This record gives sequence, C-alpha cells and structure tokens, in this order.
Amino acid sequence: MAQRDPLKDILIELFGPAPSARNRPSSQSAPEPTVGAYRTLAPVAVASAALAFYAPHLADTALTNAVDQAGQLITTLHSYRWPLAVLAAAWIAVDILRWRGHQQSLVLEAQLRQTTRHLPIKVTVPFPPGIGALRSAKIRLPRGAIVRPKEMDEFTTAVRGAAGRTGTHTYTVRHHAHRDLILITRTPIEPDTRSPRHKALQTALSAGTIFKEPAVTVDSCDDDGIEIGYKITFTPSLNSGARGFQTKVDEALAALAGHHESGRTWATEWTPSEGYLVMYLRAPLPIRVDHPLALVDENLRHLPYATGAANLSLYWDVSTKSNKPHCLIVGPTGGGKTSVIRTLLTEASRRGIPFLGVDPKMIELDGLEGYPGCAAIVYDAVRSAMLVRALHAEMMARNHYVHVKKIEPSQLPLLIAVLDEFFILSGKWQRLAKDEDEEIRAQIKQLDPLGAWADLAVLARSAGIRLLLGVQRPDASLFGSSSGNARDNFGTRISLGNLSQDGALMMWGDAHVGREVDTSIPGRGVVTALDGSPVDAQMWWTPNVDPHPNKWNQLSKQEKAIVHGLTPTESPTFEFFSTELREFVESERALARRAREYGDAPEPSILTDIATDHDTVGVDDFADAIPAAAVTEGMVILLDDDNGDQVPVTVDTVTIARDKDTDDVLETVLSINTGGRVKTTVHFDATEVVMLPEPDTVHTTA
Ligand SMILES: Nc1ncnc2c1ncn2[C@@H]1O[C@H](COP(=O)(O)OP(=O)(O)OP(=O)(O)O)[C@@H](O)[C@H]1O
Repeated sequence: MAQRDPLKDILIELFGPAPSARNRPSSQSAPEPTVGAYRTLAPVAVASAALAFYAPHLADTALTNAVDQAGQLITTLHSYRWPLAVLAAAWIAVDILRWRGHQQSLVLEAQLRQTTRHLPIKVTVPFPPGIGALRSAKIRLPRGAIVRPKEMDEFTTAVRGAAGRTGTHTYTVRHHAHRDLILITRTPIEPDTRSPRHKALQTALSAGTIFKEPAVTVDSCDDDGIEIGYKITFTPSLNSGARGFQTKVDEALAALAGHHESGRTWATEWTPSEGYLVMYLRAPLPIRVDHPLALVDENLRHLPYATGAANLSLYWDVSTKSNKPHCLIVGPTGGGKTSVIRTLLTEASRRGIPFLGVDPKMIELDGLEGYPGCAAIVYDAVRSAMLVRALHAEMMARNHYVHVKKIEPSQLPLLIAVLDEFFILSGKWQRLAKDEDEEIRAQIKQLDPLGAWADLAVLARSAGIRLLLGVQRPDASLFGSSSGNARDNFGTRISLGNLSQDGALMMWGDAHVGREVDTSIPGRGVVTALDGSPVDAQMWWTPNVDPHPNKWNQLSKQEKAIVHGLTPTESPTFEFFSTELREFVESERALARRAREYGDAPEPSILTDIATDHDTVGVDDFADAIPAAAVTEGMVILLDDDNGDQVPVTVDTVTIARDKDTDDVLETVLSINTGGRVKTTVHFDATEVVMLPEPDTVHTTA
C-alpha cells in the first residue's frame, strides 16, 4: 500500500482544487458536498510580515525611489515587523486548527453518507477542534431525513473507530429526529477502579448465559476498604427461582470470587422475585465443636445440637407451639448419629425434660442408662414393642387428662422417646410376627407396634410427647402417605454424611441438598434451620456419658470435663399419666437392675473343627435392616429357609409396584436365584424391611 504523505495532503488541501472537483469523476453527477473547500487566510499575514522584514532592502530599489510615498510606507511597515510576525504566527496556528476542524467535518460527512446515505446540510465542528481526535460536532440533516437504528449504530461505530483507541474518552452519538440533528459529544471514560474480584465476577456473568443483563456492584466493604459483599442484579427468570439452579450458581460464584483474605467463605442470599442476589462473607463452618457447657439457648424448650455458618446455633424446638415437633436423624454407620442423640438428650436432661429410648443395636444408647432424666433404655425387640404400645397408652391418657382437667396441652410436662435404628427394630418386629412361638406371634399382633408408632408420629405432639427417630437412610415408608403424614411431623431433620438423590428429595425436597457433605469431617451434615430451610452444620461432639470404667477411662481429660459439666445435679422428674407406661418403666428398671446384679455374658468360644452349619445365622444375628424397596440387585440379604433359619442369598431382580398417583411403594418383589433353574420370588409390603448380614453402606455410594 502506498505511504500517505501528510505534508502533501495539507498542501493539496490548502492550494489544490476544491474537493468537489477533486473527487468526482467528471461524468458523474453526484450531489455537491456540504463541506466546501478549505480556504486558508494565513498566507496574507505571512506575506505582510515577510514584506515588513524585507522592507529595508526594497528602500533602494528603483520603484521606491520613483514613488516617494511608497518609501514611507515601507519604512512604517518595517517598524511594525514584530507585531506583524506575531500576528502571522497566530494566524498560522488558527489556520492549522481551522484546517483540523475542516478535516474532521469532511470525515464526518463521508461517514454519514456511507452509513446513512444522507448528505448533511451542515456539519459544524466547534472551534477549536480537538487536535488528536474530534471533540464534538453537530450535523444538520435534510428535513425529515430518516435514519434507521442500524444505520445509526454503524455511524456511531464509524465515529468511535475514527477516533482511534484513545482509551480515555468515548463518544455519544444522539440522533434528535424531531430537530433533524445528530449531536456527537465526547466524554472522558472513568478509570476502571474495580477490584480484580469484581471484574472477574462481572466478566464471567456477562460472558455466560445464566443471567439476562447481569450487573455486579459492590455491596459492602470492611473498615480497611476490602470488598466483602457484592450485589448482582439480573432480569428475573423461571430458573432464578429454582433452588437447584441457585445452588449451582452459588457454587460457581464462590469459585469465581475465590478465597477471601479474611478466611471467611462466600454465601448468597437470593431475592429472585426482585431480580437480585447478594454475595456476602460469613465465618466458615467450624471443623469441630465440643458440646458447650454454658446454656447456649436460654429457652428451656430449645435443644441446641449444632453450629451453622456464622456461628449460628441450631436447635430442636420441642415447645408446644413448634411446627417441627419430632426429629429425624439420618446417618450412616459412623456418621455421628449417636453423638447427636447424646447431645439432644443431655440438653433435654439439663433443661428438665426426661426421656426414654429404644436401642436395638444395644451399643448406641446404653451409656445413657442411669443418666439424670433417663427413664429407661430398652434393647429387647418384644419389650420395645411393649414400650411403643405403653407410649401410645400414655398419649391417650395425657389427652384424656387435658380434656377432663380443661388445661392447655402446653401445661403437660414434656417427654422425649428415642427410637434409634428404626429399620432394625421393625425388622425384628417383623420376624417376631412370624415366630415359631405362637404366644410371641399373638403378643406382637396384639401390641401392633408399627400401628402404635404411626399413631404416635401423628398425634403425640399435643400430648407433650416428642419423638426422636434415628435411621441409616431416609425411606418413603417413613414419609409416604402410608405413614399418616409422618413427614410433616418430623419437621426437624438432621442428615449426616451424603444422601442419595432420592434420599435428598425425601429429606429436603431437593435432589441437590445434602449430597456434597465433606465426610472427612466427623459430625458434618445438613440440618433444618429455624426458618425450615436446610443448612450446612457442624454437630456438637458429646462424648459417651457411660460411667462404666471400661468406657469412662477411654475418654480424654477434656471429654470427661464435658460430661461432668453437662450432667445436671438435679434429675428431671418423670410424671406418668398412664399406669401402662408407669408399670413398663418400673419393670424395665427392675430388669435392668437384675441384669446389672446378676447379668452375665458368655465368654467368647474358639472355633474348633466341629462341623457347624456356617451358612445359617442366628435369629437376631443380622447386622442391619433396610426397607425392602431400598434393596438393589446383587445385594446379599438374609432370608428364612424351610427350617426358619436365616440364610444369606443374593438378590437377582427387584420389582417395585408403586401407587400411580402418589408414587408410594405398594409392594416390593425380590427374585432370588438359588442356583437351580427355579427362581424364588419373595413379596414384601410397603413397610416391610429386609435383613442384611453386613451393615448397610449403599447410601454412601449412591
Ligand atoms: N460431632 C462430632 N464431632 C467430632 N467427632 C465426631 C462427631 N460425631 C462423631 N464423631 C466421631 O465419629 C465417631 C463415630 O460417631 P458415632 O458413634 O456417633 O457414629 P454413629 O453414627 O452413631 O455410628 P453407628 O450408627 O455405627 O453407631 C465417634 O467416635 C467420633 O470419633
């Protein structure tokens, strides 16, 4: 490409032919340009000044000698030579500026013609024009000229492009159609003072498609001026109201904002209906919280058990006005379920609330036996069924008392009933219902513990009885309509470890919540916050309160101090309203006393060569139990053989029949391949459980 010669341009511009003549091919009859040829004035001044300087040399010439006045004139001119020189210099400067303005007018006219096809009536570039780039301009268009938005955009781009990359200014081009005017103004670009974090958030959001018209502003700064909060505005959409979407966006925003210098973590608060969210910092979840000795909540009907982000204390509200009266704890083996139960019960004890419990595994709650406020801990399956029935009678008696005495249910003393490992318990009841011993079968049928339990879940609240249920995995049989709306009553929920997708939906009504818990931190989980929403939390650590030397001596000095500090000096009083519960507790205590005084456990025996039937296991010898509908193909389960012995078998296929409307499980059919050609099928109803020879670990991998 040929190099441009600016000097040549100027000379042609100053002294060459008019642009109309220059640019137009002779044969074409294009409209006359608006911006006329540039007319320079400086040469007159320059010539005058030059003449003034040169005057003495002219004095001797024949011409001046001939005309006397001319000689005088030249002498006078010479005496003004310096003012004339200054005038010429000023004139040159003005001329350069005029020429620059003229150039800019020419460019604008060309740009307007090419982008809008309109020839302007007048292009005004105010004096003095910008030396480097255009300062402002006014373009008058022909009357009624129509400029389409697209053409206007092109013209604006052309104007901005011609200005080059100044980086310090930007141009605003406005079309005032009613005045047939285009106004161009230059405004300085504010320096970008945004922090790298602010820029990263804005850039990522603007580049993505998750929000429409996202804008990030700083919401708050700390005393040192460090940004600690951002407000992100967007056009509300269906997505922005969905919890799953919000969770994903929260994660992405936290990653973009990165680690904060304060060590705190990013959290978000959404207001999707108004189209904004606020990112703020909060104290990270603690890794471990020892059960505090001071009463964290003064309200004696609040049982605190965990710490959430920003040091929020989370509690189970057992008061009469609570809308979450019963508590459900879901946690795999070793997830910290027992510690949470101990926390809640020791808190209950120090707040004057007595409790009793069922522990089918015999190793979870045994340490609480004899603890202030503990009426009884029951291990035996038949006696557990008796306890549940006695609790039912107590509930009826309490309701009757309220009715007769005309008192408020809130005046009834509270009582907490704990059922740990609920599926193991119902598995045991299920086996007892098919026991060889007719008396046992009849007893279980009469006690109907599952029926009594379902009643309690729905009705115990107004009788001052609170239920604490521990399971390894959530299951529809606990929540479905078949359990009499138990879901609504177990409003206080705690899940430890990670949930399966179905489990998350059942527990939290959201397939994403409780699925990415850091399982390397013991006691980490998701719990119901005070407003009913799920929040991440760190459960308090309450050591085993068992005073037996074998257990006590395992505790560290600090753990012993926690147990000492928590144990109330005064035991909560246990008030019975029914003889059934009173007699049950008394008999259970007598049995426990006898077991302590005379109890013996056989010493372990060594395996000998004597042939044993190694394929069968003892009646109560199963490690775990899960709802039949939770069984998966390939799982090893225990089934009764013809002799009533439990044999481990592998499940071939699982067929689940569900209610068309509610999706509740109606029946589960398991087919077992026994090796031969014939497959055995076993039918389980909605609430039946299946015994496992090994602890259930499916939920951790789901
Ligand atoms: N909140 C907690 N803080 C710190 N450590 C904990 C916490 N909860 C549990 N742990 C640790 O995890 C171990 C197992 O806890 P725990 O016995 O309560 O589990 P679990 O869910 O009851 O198991 P399982 O169902 O088999 O009884 C404890 O011995 C303790 O070391």
